[in-house]
Amino acid sequence: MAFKGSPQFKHGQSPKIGVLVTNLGTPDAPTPKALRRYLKEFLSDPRVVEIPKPIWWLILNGIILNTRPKKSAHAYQSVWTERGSPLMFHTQDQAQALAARFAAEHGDKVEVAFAMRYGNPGISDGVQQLMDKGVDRLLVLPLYPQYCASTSASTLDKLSDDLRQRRWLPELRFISHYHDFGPYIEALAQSIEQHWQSHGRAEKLVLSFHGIPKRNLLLGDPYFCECHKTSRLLRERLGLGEDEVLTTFQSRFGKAEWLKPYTDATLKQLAKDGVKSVQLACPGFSADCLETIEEIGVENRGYFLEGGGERYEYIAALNASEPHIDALYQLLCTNMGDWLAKAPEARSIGAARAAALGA
Ligand SMILES: C=CC1=C(C)c2cc3[nH]c(cc4nc(cc5[nH]c(cc1n2)c(C)c5CCC(=O)O)C(CCC(=O)O)=C4C)c(C)c3C=C
Ligand SMILES: [Fe+2]
Ligand SMILES: [Fe+2]
Repeated sequence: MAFKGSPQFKHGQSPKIGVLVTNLGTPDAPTPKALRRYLKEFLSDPRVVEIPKPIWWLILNGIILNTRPKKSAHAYQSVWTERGSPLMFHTQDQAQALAARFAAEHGDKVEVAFAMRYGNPGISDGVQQLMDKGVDRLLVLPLYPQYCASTSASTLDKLSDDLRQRRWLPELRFISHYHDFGPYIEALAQSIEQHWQSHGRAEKLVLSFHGIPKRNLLLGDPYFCECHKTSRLLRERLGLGEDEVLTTFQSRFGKAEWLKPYTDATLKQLAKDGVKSVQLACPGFSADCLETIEEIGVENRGYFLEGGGERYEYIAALNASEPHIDALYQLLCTNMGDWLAKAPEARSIGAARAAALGA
């Protein structure tokens, strides 16, 4: 097999750091055809659906890919914008803002690119873009604050698929999670406080995270615990009592039991219990997307208001807000560590020898 080379490499070039910011990915268009392609890639990933391959192949190709693309296309149409899918343009904006921050503080030492685990631009496109700019140190930041095998590990799988085809590998660092990183908690807290300043408080703050099958937790995935730690740190920072904050799980897929309590069932129950006002935030989503805008912003609002609730507010994801970019910048710098430090001055052998001889 022929490995991909780095023909643009020039001897003597100074070390360059590449930052690859990634997210899940989104369909190219809100159409059944584009959804079919996207869902096929996404749901064929063994990190996402852990059912024996032949059985899952039959269910996926026989049922899901014949029904879900049409239904999901309809949902995506309701959130699609002039700039395309929200997940895409928020990720673009985040990468652009980070690039501007690194350029301002470190000149041309750091290059930033973004990529998606599924769909376009793919992880390989992002890596290639950085390698073409002479990057020899690569720091990968999947924008999932809480580690989960089906998201974080899957990103590393895809990155490895690319790297195993290359001749000259960059030095590599990978940020597996940042669920308890101070500046991230601070950015979340500030976005909630900002919301309170203009809308006042509600009886309950519901922190809704994307769910995963309960079986994954029992098999040792730390995701559930990391979601709860984020919630606790955020609640403490906001000075709220345990009874004022609920941690729930949304976006159930399939028939198996997922992490509980479910967001939709919780909101129905709160309304039934006479709670009149709730505020929702989704700390596990670094960018607004179908799952926040439609599922939390529209679908769950309906459950709460139809059940007798009166005030329902969704607090937007951190997206490319200044505190979020600052948090991500600090996270990246912390993980670059010695890469960012100034390398010792290179001296010619002659000068070094003269110095050693005391000349
Ligand atoms: C934030 C972390 C996420 C985890 C954990 C996660 C697990 C997970 N997801 C599915 C199935 C689907 N997820 C879908 C959309 C979607 N999921 C995440 C994030 C996580 N998923 C995001 C950001 C999005 C939105 C993407 C966008 O384009 O806006 C979808 C597609 C939409 C639909 O058809 O409903 C599916 C399917 C599983 C099975 C899973 C864990 C095992
Ligand atoms: Fe998902
Ligand atoms: Fe959903």
